[in-house]
Amino acid sequence: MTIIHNLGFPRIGPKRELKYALESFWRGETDTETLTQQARSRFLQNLASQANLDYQPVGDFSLYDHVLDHTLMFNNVPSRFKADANTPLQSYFRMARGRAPHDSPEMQTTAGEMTKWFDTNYHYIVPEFDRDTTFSLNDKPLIKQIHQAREQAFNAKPVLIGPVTYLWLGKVKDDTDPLSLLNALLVQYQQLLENIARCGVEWVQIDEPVLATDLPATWQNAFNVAYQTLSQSRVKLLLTTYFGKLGNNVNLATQLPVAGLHVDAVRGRSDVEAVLRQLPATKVLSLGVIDGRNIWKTDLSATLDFLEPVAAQLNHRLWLAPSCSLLHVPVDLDHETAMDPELKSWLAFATQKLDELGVLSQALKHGRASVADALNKNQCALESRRASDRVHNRCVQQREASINRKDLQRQSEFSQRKAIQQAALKLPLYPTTTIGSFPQTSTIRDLRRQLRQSHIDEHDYRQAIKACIAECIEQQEQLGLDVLAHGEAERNDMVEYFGQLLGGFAFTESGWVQSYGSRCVKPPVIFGDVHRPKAMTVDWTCYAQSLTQKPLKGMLTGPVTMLNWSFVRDDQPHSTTCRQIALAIRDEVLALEQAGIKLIQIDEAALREGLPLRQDEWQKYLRWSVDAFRLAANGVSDTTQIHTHMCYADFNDIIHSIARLDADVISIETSRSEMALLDAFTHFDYPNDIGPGVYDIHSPNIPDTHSIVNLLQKAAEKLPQDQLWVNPDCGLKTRRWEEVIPALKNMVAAARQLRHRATA
Ligand SMILES: Nc1nc2c(c(=O)[nH]1)N[C@@H](CNc1ccc(C(=O)N[C@@H](CCC(=O)N[C@@H](CCC(=O)N[C@@H](CCC(=O)O)C(=O)O)C(=O)O)C(=O)O)cc1)CN2
Ligand code: MET
Ligand SMILES: [Zn+2]
Repeated sequence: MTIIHNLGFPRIGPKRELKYALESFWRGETDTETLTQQARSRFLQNLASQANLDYQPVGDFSLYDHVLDHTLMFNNVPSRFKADANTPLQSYFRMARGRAPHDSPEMQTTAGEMTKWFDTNYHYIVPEFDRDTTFSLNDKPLIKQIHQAREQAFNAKPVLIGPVTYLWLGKVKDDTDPLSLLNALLVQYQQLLENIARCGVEWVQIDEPVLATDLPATWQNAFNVAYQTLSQSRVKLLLTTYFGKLGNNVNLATQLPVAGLHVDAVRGRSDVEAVLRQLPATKVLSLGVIDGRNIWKTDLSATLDFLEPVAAQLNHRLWLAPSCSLLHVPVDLDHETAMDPELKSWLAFATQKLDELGVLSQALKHGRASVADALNKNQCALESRRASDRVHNRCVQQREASINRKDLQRQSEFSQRKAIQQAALKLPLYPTTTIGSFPQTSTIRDLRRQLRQSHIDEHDYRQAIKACIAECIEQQEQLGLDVLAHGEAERNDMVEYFGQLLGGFAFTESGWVQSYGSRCVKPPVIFGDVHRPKAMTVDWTCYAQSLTQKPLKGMLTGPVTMLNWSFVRDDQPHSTTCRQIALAIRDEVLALEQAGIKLIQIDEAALREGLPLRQDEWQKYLRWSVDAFRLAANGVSDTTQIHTHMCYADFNDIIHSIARLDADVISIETSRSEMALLDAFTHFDYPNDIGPGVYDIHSPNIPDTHSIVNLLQKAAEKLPQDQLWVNPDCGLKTRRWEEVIPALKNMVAAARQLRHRATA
């Protein structure tokens, strides 16, 4: 008997129900009661979608972020959030977003830092530790969910982030060693497990994805300490790892005193043999054989070829699951009514992946013949994908094969380019600019909805968007920004927009995946060789430039980001796909230059997060990804200024590669971390220009001039001022104009103060 289970389900809902519930609450339109009720209903429906499993995960659902939930569960609330009389929900949203509904404008707090969850496009709120950190237990919300699930006859398997991973993910605010907090934290986990046991629960999934990373010896040892302690608990622990192979942690992971181990058998397939060899005969092994990070159908027959001998060896000790939480894929393919049926037949979203698990377990229990139909259909779909001529494009393949080193090289080195560009652009010291997008107003989204529903035609749509662009230019002129952007009004998303215009990409109608909080993206699907049938941004950009004397940046998404934020084909190396995208972007860059655009920004927001979790794979990745950027960017002449932008990146590890991008200007996120991220650039003597973000755009708070001046002064202590640009952390699309105008006003005023001081 093979148990099937799931590690986590997309929480936002197939129609983003949770998003709408949250945003109404934040706007003050609904009360706590309503939000709580809406959340419960979503939670129970998510469980119902997993009814075919032997165990359903509980604790993966969250109003904002499951890491933040743990921070509250252990009462690890930073002191700046403790000042006011709070309801729990108010502190929760203050920690997440810097403010809660009905907070007065003076009640601004710096939200918790947000960063990427391993190598995914999901963001978590970073736990904070310092020498005053203490923990206590506040597990009522989780216990309540367990009861709710069990009352509805679900077989609840609570999901916890393990203590070692929780400490690893946090940020220490002073010189405290996070591992010095382990014992105190373990006391709370012990009590938590006891409280869970009292609910009648048998298994607890305890996630320790850091086991898929390079762990220093002290942290490996922390695992021994932690699980010796937790093994005294009455519940069975399923130690769960994902996002990669265990590698040198196989021994550690198999020997810890727990009842079961889950491994990622997609990315970590090569480990499974060693795991099988080393796993004590008492333990359950859960194999994550369905890819939780991509949307292709599983090859069920090949998976059974792999599983049948394992099942013979392990019998009832074999469990099956997706490789990781399904948080990272859309909910249900059945909502795709407009998608080409052939392409659709190749795909599986969360719901379909759980069905695949059902087929596998059935085949292991009762033989392949018992699911012959399903296996047959699966083989036909895979065969149609392999043979499809929409996947392969000879021209693209030939062009990709003939790329040479010179294509990656700018004409002159940076110092020469800088002089040439400065002579042409005549920008002041501390030039001000933005990262590109301006508020995506309901007017803009309404226009796209009307176009989609054929209430307006393409021509009317374009006219209306042009009016938005004109307004955006007018605003920037009034604010006195030095380098303008067209504002990206015509884009639903920086990746999806290009995905819709490029060949080899498909897009979905409702394939939403949570990015952070209530914000979602619809990652496009790269299924075939990538090409660019026609110019994608030239008309919009030239129109915007025609409205102003100020220089305007063309705005493109880079090849690595297009790749990392899409669902990618698994039938050729990522590097090949990335080069194909780079060639398409290169053509767009050259078309913009040809059309007279003097500055072109190529965003590579996802370059850092795509870094493999294992250091021995970094160099290879960095080589092809940086080369792809260079291929996209470096066909231009010296006079064209190439900008790039990255958010949430720790640059220390990869500063050499950032330099190798050789972008004339890079803008980065730094405001929540108080410019600490600049240290990498200082230590390395990074030569090119840098715009450290001075306005945290993920918070509705408006930074005042004084605080921006402070940040800029800090930056100027770390870097020569003639290298510095002044800009927000990231694009402004999620903000409202009422927030953006005063914030940018303050930003421009701050830049002017520094300029004034520099010349005084
Ligand atoms: N792909 C990607 N990854 C990224 C980022 C990014 O920008 N893109 N940025 C970082 C994360 N930041 C993010 C910031 C904002 C949003 C965001 O605003 N998402 C929007 C959706 C954007 C979108 O597709 N908008 C559509 C509208 C989709 C929509 O809501 N349609 C409604 C109707 C329109 C309406 O009235 O709102 C519907 O279909 O029901 C459009 O503009 O056309 C949202 O959650 O609401 C997402 C991620 C890192 N990862
Ligand atoms: N140009 C993009 C914007 O301003 C870059 C965003 S990076 C997530 O929205
Ligand atoms: Zn950004």
